[in-house]
Amino acid sequence: MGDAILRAEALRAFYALDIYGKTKIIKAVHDVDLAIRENEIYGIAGESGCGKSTLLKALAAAVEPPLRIMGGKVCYRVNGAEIDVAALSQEEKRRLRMTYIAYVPQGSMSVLNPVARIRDTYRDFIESHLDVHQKSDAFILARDHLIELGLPPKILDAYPHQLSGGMRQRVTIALATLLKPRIIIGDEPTTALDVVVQRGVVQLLRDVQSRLKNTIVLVTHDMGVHANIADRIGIMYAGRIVEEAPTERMFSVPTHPYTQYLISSLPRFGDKTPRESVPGSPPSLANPPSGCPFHPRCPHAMEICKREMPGFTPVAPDHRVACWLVEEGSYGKAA
Ligand SMILES: Nc1ncnc2c1ncn2[C@@H]1O[C@H](COP(=O)(O)OP(=O)(O)OP(=O)(O)O)[C@@H](O)[C@H]1O
Repeated sequence: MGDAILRAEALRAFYALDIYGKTKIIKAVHDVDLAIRENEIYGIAGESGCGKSTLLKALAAAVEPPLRIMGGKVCYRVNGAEIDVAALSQEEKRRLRMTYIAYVPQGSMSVLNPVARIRDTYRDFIESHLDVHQKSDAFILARDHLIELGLPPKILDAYPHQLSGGMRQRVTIALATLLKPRIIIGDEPTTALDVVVQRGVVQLLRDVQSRLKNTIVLVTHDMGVHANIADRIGIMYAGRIVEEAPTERMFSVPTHPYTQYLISSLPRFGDKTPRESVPGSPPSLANPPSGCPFHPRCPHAMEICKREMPGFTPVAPDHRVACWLVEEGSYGKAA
């Protein structure tokens, strides 16, 4: 594990919507501090609508209206120097995309043109990013990359509809990693795939990471996928990271009451007792609760939780939690 290659500092990314002349602000990412390291797989987890995809867009410098960066910054470490993404021109961002940072958004399988063979999609991609205009050169590059990732090169001759959902997703990941980016940002790459197929996609991501020795930031609401792949996990609630820890520790000592619900709601082999899910419903990010946004659903909420957002408290090496129970020394009593 090395230095931070991707950093967010007090990052705020809000949607500004114009509804009948009135501006509605959705606080999708709120005061997020992250330091993602070289050569790690960092998982971001949390329930639907908590801001995971928005955080990825901000980290990938793929912010478009109505989304706006309202505060803080995102920095990349490129060739040993840290650069502030906000200082980059559109052209500089375009150049970094795919060669330095690859963003695989949700539903990215749709990048595969349904009426073109996979080889043509690969060729278009290669031609628009590299100085390779010989059809055969592009083909060799694509074929070698697929072989390197253990995928059958004959899929280059297929149309997307001839491939299974899992293979389409793998082809998409292979395409995004063709130029060997230092950072891959993936949004729910295993969602909508059945469990067996998911395993293949997770394995491919692992292989990519160990071959390229790069960094993967992965969003999925599936804690099982995080358990299988992530080195560290950040738990997101209502636009904020509320807990961060190495994966094993997150599963063995979940400390934020929200994380405890997330972990205890997972099925356990041989245990048929009903699993406890998070009570209540997620807050509206247009009008988030005061103080700690989890307080209305938290069985341990205290007065201070309603008034003030807690800062992060380190509870072990690499493990930090934003919860008043921990801050006030009641750590462990929430379990
Ligand atoms: N283009 C958009 N315009 C307006 N609001 C949006 C837009 N995209 C997302 N939002 C809102 O921002 C908040 C965070 O959404 P986001 O998609 O980042 O969450 P998520 O955790 O990725 O959810 P999911 O797992 O369902 O994809 C939600 O309240 C959502 O309704």
